Amino acid sequence: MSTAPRCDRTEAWSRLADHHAGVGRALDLRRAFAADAGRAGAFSLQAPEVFADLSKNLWDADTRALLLALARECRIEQRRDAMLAGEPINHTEGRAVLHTALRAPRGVAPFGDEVHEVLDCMLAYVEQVRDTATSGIRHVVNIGIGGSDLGPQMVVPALDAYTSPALTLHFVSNVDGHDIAPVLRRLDPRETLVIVASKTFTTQETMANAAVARAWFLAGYGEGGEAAIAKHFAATTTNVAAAAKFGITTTFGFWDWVGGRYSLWSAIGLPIALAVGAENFRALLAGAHAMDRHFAEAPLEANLPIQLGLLDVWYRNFLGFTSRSVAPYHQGLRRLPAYLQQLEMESNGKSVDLDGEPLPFGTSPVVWGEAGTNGQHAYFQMLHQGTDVIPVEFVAVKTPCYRAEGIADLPEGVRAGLADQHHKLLANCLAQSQALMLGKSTDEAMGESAPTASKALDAATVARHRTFPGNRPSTTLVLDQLTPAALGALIALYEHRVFTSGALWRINSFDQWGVELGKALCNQLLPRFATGDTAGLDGSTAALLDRLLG
Ligand SMILES: O=P(O)(O)OC[C@H]1O[C@H](O)[C@H](O)[C@@H](O)[C@@H]1O
Repeated sequence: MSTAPRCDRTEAWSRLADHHAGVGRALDLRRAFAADAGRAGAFSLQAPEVFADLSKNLWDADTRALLLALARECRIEQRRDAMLAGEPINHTEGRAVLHTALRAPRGVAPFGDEVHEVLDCMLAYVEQVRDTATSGIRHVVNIGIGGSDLGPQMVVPALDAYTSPALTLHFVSNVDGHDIAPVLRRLDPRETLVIVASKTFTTQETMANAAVARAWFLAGYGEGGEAAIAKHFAATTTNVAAAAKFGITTTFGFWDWVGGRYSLWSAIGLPIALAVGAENFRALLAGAHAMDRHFAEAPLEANLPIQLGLLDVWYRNFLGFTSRSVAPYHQGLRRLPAYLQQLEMESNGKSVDLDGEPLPFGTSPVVWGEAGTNGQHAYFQMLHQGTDVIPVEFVAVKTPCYRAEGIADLPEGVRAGLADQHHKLLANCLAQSQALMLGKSTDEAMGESAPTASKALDAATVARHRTFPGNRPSTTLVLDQLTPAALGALIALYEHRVFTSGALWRINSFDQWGVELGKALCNQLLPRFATGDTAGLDGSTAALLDRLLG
């Protein structure tokens, strides 16, 4: 276990506290930009595939220097290197954390051969299935939850431009039958491949859905159904024996050193590879690997994941911000916030350090969001005028990319309309970060006409309602195009950023004991749904059980 100090036990932490008490908490972005024409450049970083404008954040050169000193005192580089070398840094489960090995070129990473054997085998299978004229498969249903669902469910729509029109992907995760029933209802078992994705192959939701899918398949397929399971079901799991017991013979394995929320690069990525093909899946891995190299090799001053992680610590522990909103201005990234919720909140939602000592400071922020511009018409009101300051992370993509067969045939007028929409999208993205920062003073509001305001109110009152405090921080990440490589790099950037804040907090970012208690209590409650027995339950649970069964 690492002997690196916890962030709050360092000299840099005390210096950051002093800095915060002085200029650090009083930084005004409008004045900072006015005073320094080079601020945008000085606080921008280029990492592989991802450019980051960090200049609209509430920090200055001193803040950044102190945060870098904090990272060094917490031995961030040694801790990163320990992870990359395969040391068992997930000490509560005695496991290495090696998702980076899944995207390293052959021969480079620990376990490289084994990884590439499975990858080659999986991608050969992918190409067979994608030859739909021969395979007869038109639909793929991925059954999985958490890390066995969120990655593929986020990546497949993001890479829509690269997907095959011949295969339609469906995702089923919830134990609620309202998830799987509407999916299966529309499908023909003879044209369907069901993937049962589960690291453990014991997860209640996934096993229940897999059983329903199997029953649906056998009922719909008719004669020869049992034998056809070999062709129409595949499993992705570390528990190959359990998959075999379920009756699945086509299995792609992975290893206990791949955390569920870090697993889309492993066999769990099978639905992604089926959607976009082997070459694009390899490009996704290569993009992530390029970000891994950046994380491993760039000096801290130029290291984007490390700087984002440091900003997260600054915001959470010094400025007291409890949440961060993610606004991807690309509809294909609409599931990114949900994906990041598991990545960050399951990793860093911890309240004891590596030694099991309670932490005296906050850890994971709430991560939430929605694709722009949709979020603007819902919760952005609160971001602009609410009482809490919530840093926003914008993701913008310079060049749009639509699935070729749909767009090339469209009339010129429609294509021109789409190009115009893209500028509108990007203008909205920039305008929101401007508005958060610039705000609008009451005097400015007084000077403007407000034709829709009630005539019953005096001008000063109306102006106070139309005042924006401004000085609200944001980061803007820019990709040139949402290619498989760019998306791989973006996801890896987030993984390493979460590692960085977790390492400074000296927590184990790679276990998730917090999900266990609810699972255990569910298993205790389940039999009571058959018997109606409420004996020994707390009053609320007993009354609710009665109501649900009555
Ligand atoms: O892949 P599985 O073993 O089915 O696990 C699915 C998910 O369930 C668990 O409860 C964990 O909280 C997640 O980290 C995991 O991704």
